[in-house]
Amino acid sequence: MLKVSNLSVSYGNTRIIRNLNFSLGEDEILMLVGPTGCGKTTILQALAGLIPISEGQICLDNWRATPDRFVQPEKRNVGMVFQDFALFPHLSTEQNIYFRLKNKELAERWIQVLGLEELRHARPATLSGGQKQRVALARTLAHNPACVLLDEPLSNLDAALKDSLRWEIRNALKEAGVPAIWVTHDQEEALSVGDRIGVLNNGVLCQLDTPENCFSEPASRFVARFLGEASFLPGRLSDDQKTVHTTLGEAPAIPINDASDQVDLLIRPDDLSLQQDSTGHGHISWVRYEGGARFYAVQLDDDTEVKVRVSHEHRLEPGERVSLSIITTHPLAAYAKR
Ligand SMILES: Nc1ncnc2c1ncn2[C@@H]1O[C@H](COP(=O)(O)OP(=O)(O)OP(=O)(O)O)[C@@H](O)[C@H]1O
Repeated sequence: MLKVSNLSVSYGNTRIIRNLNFSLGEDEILMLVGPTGCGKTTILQALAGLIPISEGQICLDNWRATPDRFVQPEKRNVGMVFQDFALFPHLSTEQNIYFRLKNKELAERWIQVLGLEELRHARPATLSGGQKQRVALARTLAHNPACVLLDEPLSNLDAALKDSLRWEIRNALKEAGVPAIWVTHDQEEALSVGDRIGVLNNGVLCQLDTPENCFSEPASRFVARFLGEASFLPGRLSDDQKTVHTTLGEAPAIPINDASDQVDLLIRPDDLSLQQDSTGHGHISWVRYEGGARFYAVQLDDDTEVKVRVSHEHRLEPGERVSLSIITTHPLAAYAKR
């Protein structure tokens, strides 16, 4: 099991990671997300032993690293997968996977599982991006790592390939039965592939929870905005704290961090329905056509802006007046009004 306690990491006098705590189950996949520069790669590097830590400790199976007790990267049994694949260009698929490997049996298993048999003698230059990343993953897993760290493994691939490869990688990690930390900039990838999501901001873990909880009960407005489109609708929380009354109707609510009385309700674009209505709640500010859907920004008469996603068949123009209603039946997060 991987256990990180009170971990802090600094570059010179600048603290990059502050007081990080988490542990990962046997085959758990943690998706690490956060704005650029918030410290995601720094965490991976600290876990892999590529940079020293300034406080706290990291424990994995049979080693424990602290600021005073550095454990060399080669003693950690941590596998890394990078966005640029990091394959040796002069070696074939098989030679890349066999590199520095004592037991070739495990390599053969991953060559089969990841569908690399026919590419065994190909050089990286002749492989597609997706194939290269499968080779890199096979090479990592062939070493039987105790933990795998993936730093944006799909960011150099096109959208169609990303979608299938993310599932291949997830399945391979589950089959290997290792804990993994996967850094991504893709919200959809984080929500669909992870067992849990860690949302990092400025070196601090703001929320560590299941994808569902991070999305529907974000610990803060920052997390709400980071994991998808978020509008905040003013309302009043009932005395029993279970319902919020708004200009668009009432909705079941979950108060976040002791919110009470005057609140802002988190509205996702699919929580609302929209209809043309000359006496409605506001007007359309802009619209984006998305193929299967249309995405509208609606300016309410109290100046609040809410975003709504509806079927592409629902065609309205900027300036048209509309009414909105809350159609969700699940509770919506309510934050204390600022
Ligand atoms: N070797 C270094 N020396 C000094 N500062 C560094 C070094 N490497 C990274 N940093 C700083 O540490 C902070 C965190 O960087 P890091 O690469 O971990 O962020 P990240 O969340 O992975 O960003 P991105 O999403 O853009 O990849 C940044 O402010 C960066 O400038």
